[in-house]
Amino acid sequence: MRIGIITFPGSNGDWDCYYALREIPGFEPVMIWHKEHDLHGVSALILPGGFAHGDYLRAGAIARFSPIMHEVTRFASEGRPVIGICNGFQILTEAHLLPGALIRNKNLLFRCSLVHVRVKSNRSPWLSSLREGEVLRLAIAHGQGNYFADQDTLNYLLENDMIALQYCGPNGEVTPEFNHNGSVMNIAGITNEAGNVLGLMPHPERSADRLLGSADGRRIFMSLAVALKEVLV
Ligand SMILES: NC(=O)CC[C@H](N)C(=O)O
Repeated sequence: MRIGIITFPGSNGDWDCYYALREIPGFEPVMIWHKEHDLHGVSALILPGGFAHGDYLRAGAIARFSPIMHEVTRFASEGRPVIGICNGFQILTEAHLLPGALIRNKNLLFRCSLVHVRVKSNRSPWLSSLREGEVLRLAIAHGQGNYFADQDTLNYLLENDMIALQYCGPNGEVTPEFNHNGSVMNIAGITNEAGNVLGLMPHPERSADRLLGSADGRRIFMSLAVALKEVLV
């Protein structure tokens, strides 16, 4: 099964995704340049992390106009799985495929560490093998990961079970102490209303091997593998 990884000018997580996906049984990663219009028959799409166009104007603000975004939008509207990791999440919000915005971290520091996140909703195919309430340990590395949504948007997220992941402590405590960037409600990841599009600031591909300090990220890619097989049989 082909999984597409889109490279923008300034992506730096694309090859990390490639190596993580190669370890998932049945997955064949396919690199796609942002100027292409062909998705090469992939079953799912990854918008990886990095600094597309140097984060100029705002992270993701230029990348949302890349030619491939026409195809990403169509693919997402067909209900097919799309994940935006870190800069990919920023691009998906700028493209309005996900609500809200990612602004400068509250303390203005670039945050780079292993953190805990709690699964609040597992509705997405990317999280469907995880239990709600489960705690994962994943890497973060960002300066603009402060998720902001106004009260109406927050209500919309809550009413439709679109909050996927929240920063938490090792025992799943969702408290201000473990909010690494100032995100509303400790939000680390959200889905669209249908659940097929997931955006998250942590990097599953950089936490997909015990040598990296955690293999929990691999479970996100394995969830997708299981979900896609269920669709195919
Ligand atoms: N690793 C990433 O994708 C994060 C970079 C991102 N553009 C930022 O907020 O700093």
